[in-house]
Amino acid sequence: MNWDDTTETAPGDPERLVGSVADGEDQAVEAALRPKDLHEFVGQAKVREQLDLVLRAARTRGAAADHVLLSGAPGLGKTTLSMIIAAEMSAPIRITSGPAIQHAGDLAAILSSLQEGEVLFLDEIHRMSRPAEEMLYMAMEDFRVDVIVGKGPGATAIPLELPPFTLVGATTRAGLLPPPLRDRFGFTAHMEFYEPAELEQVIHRSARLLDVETDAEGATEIAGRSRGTPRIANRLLRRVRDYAQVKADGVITRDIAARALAVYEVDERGLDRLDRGVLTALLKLFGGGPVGLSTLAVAVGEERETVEEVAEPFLVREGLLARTPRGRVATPAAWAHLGLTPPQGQPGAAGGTGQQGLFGA
Ligand SMILES: Nc1ncnc2c1ncn2[C@@H]1O[C@H](COP(=O)(O)OP(=O)(O)OP(=O)(O)O)[C@@H](O)[C@H]1O
Repeated sequence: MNWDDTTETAPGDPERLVGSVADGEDQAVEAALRPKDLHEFVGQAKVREQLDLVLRAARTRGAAADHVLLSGAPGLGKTTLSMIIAAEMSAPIRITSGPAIQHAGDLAAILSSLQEGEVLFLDEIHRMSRPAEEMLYMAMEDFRVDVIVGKGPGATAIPLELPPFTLVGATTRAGLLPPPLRDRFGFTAHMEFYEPAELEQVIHRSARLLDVETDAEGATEIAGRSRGTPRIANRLLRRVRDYAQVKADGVITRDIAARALAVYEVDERGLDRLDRGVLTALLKLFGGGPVGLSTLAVAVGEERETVEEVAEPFLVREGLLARTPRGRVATPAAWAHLGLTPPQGQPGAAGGTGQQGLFGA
């Protein structure tokens, strides 16, 4: 299976400290760290402004808010935002996910038990089954579903009226949604990766809630290694807190954060052991490439899929590695990041232009 460069995670990701999918520990603590309203929600200024308007207008009309589609990588706050939508509308929320709805009947059961104005959060909406998806079209547009009773020629459709509700769909891959489904959302928001300054705010807020003292530089250090993702920022904060409590006086400073994350092999740019292994092999064994994915994977001692799906998306996003028709190629930034000198003829080498054309230099 192919994974999009920036918006999907792969199997194995949750086991990494810098993986963006929630692990068991995340799930246990995330509830306590979730912002409860739009003011507390850090960053995503445009999304917040637009959503604020959508919700205020709905409140003024005394109606359920329009259906909302949230797209973006895991850990950027889609679930959090859906809970905020429900809170701002003073409505209950029901949470489910595309893979949990395999049959149209599963969806009918959920829809028919919704209360008026309730928010239905459907995570991974792109993974819903086809029949359920088709049932959802009518439910979203007309607040009605046809429940099919019986089989074959004797089957009959019984129309079922639904109370007005707000569907909040979340997807890491908006491009995979069929247009008829996409078009039924009144408001679509794309969640971007967070700027380091925004992640610092997330870290300060979480540190307050976890009752751990963090100075400004300590938060900056953690933010820079968090790969633009609040979930990772919160996870790194917890590991740094452990270190600060065991090895120091409990206060998180720049030095403590750097030492703690060195223990966990997360470098100053957020690369972990796997990412650095791939880059190191590419630079040291293959002179920066181009090299085929399979060869690179064998050199690193990992499965091809692990390199392609787990390590490469972030390296590409960071501008450290390029996927070209001739194979994987390191960028000048990769040489600089690992403190290595590119051989003559490589991009970034002193005096040589080499393959700079690959990077549009
Ligand atoms: N803008 C934000 N401000 C503060 N904290 C945030 C923000 N966005 C996310 N978080 C925190 O990051 C964690 C992960 O957020 P959330 O579960 O909402 O992500 P998600 O996009 O739904 O991930 P997934 O796609 O894996 O379900 C939560 O603990 C939440 O508190």
